[in-house]
Amino acid sequence: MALKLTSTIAVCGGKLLKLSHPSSSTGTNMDINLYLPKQYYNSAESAKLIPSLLYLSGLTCSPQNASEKAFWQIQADKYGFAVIFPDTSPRGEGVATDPEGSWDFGIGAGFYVNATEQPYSAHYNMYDYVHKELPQVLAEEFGSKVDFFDNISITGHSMGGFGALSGYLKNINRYKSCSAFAPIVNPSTVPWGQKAFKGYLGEDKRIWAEYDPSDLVKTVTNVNGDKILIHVGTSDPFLEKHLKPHLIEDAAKGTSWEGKIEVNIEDGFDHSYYFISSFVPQHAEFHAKHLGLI
Ligand SMILES: N[C@@H](CCC(=O)N[C@@H](CS)C(=O)NCC(=O)O)C(=O)O
Repeated sequence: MALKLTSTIAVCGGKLLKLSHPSSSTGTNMDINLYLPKQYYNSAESAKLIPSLLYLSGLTCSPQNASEKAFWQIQADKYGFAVIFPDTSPRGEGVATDPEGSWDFGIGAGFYVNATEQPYSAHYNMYDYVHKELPQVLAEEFGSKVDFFDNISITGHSMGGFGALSGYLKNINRYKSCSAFAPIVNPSTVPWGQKAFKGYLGEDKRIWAEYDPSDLVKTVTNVNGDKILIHVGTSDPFLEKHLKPHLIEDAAKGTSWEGKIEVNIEDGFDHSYYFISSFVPQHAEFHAKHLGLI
């Protein structure tokens, strides 16, 4: 198999698998954590496929951060979905990173786009990786029991919240639901996003708009009346400069997304996994409904 299993860890009623594989999208080895809930181990081969949730992490993260600190596993067992935790960028020898060594660009900060600019275009194809290659690679090994294509939802944090919103809107018939924790909702207008988009995509703002959720809500139609669920904390140090969640609500005005983007501003919460783990149960319930589990 393309996937190498490096460890299996018992968590709650299921198992967290640490996997690695050579990626054709990034040209590097990519690590993945996959949580298989208790239903995976109890269900027969012929039973209904277990749905999945794709969790995209934020700046500086590897697959470990959310696996260890978001407490998705409890919710995954409660409802019966698998959780996929991919890496946030390519890594390893020959992978270019931020020229100034900053943590908001380059390694650990791939922004889930396909880079067009040198030297990043050689490896930074995280859009193709998470939305195309990853489900295929996982399905080759686990597809007889887990659904990675048709009954899948998407969520993420910060840069990964942007990745979730962008990936959902760009593939509007693909994901059953989308939510985000402290997302960068309008990367084209804030420093983290502008740095990443300029570095990975160049100066052409039309290409930026193809990834920017606050542009996509204007061009992608919400046919089913689906909602997007967002939580952000008032004590998030990145709220005013990089996240600005009202921008996507403003952008949605007069579109099919107006009133469909639920932004919950939570008093006192910060940007950390203390915040994320506090709202994971609400997001899990939201996705479980859309995945047909409740
Ligand atoms: N000081 C933070 C700044 C970056 C940051 O807050 N990253 C968020 C995502 S934007 C994160 O999830 N960090 C890892 C963690 O909290 O485990 C760090 O280096 O981790």
